[in-house]
Amino acid sequence: MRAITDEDHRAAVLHEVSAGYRRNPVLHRVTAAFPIGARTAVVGPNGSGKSTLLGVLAGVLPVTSGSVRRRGEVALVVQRSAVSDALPMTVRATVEMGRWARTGPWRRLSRQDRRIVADCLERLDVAELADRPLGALSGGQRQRVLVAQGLAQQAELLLLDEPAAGLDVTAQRRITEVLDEEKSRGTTVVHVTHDLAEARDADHALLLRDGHLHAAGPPGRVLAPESLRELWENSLV
Ligand SMILES: Nc1ncnc2c1ncn2[C@@H]1O[C@H](COP(=O)(O)OP(=O)(O)OP(=O)(O)O)[C@@H](O)[C@H]1O
Repeated sequence: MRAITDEDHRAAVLHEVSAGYRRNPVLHRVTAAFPIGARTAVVGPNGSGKSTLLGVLAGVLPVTSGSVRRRGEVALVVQRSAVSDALPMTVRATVEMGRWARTGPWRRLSRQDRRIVADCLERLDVAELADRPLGALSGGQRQRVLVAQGLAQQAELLLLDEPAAGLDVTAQRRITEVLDEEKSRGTTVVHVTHDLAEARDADHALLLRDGHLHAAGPPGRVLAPESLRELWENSLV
């Protein structure tokens, strides 16, 4: 029998990671672990490096030093502002793209792929919009389509950059429910959020400040009022 080690409880680990953009170092020696089958909220002021951390975790942004270890497939749901309005695709086609990693080079969808896509459209309450062009949707509707595309990938590690930003209260609640449903299926969920109530409801929290990891652990402790007051004293939220 294989010994159970601490590593078995982690879906991903960043070790002393520094990363950024040309002439713009953002993350500084960040060490963090992401518990498997749990929801981790990444919180911090604007510009503190949350999206950069997600990019590193997804493997789309290289590190300048340190290491990233991940197990399994990863799906990244970017902010809707990162997606062009001009994409000539329907909502259904956008979510179908989420299956491409599984369908092979010809991208022919099986009946099961179609069922998964239909299920993801339903879960995000965008099934009725399926034949509309993505560019013709409201910002909040488009945001939900991007989350549906992320779910359709059925990855072990689901990363989302402010998935509930700009959504109405009902849609926000739905996103949180969907993330917890994914978690109960064993998916490791990591999401960036500015909503402290949503973050406090997570299993684990990371607090970033100026590209450094300010705190990590149970949300009740990491997001305690005194910790936040100290962090936001000199920052704009
Ligand atoms: N593509 C890029 N090229 C150069 N600099 C970038 C790029 N993307 C982000 N930055 C810079 O990196 C820093 C961290 O940005 P990042 O988007 O990771 O922060 P964030 O915590 O997600 O912010 P927000 O809460 O505003 O979304 C910022 O100073 C930003 O200007």
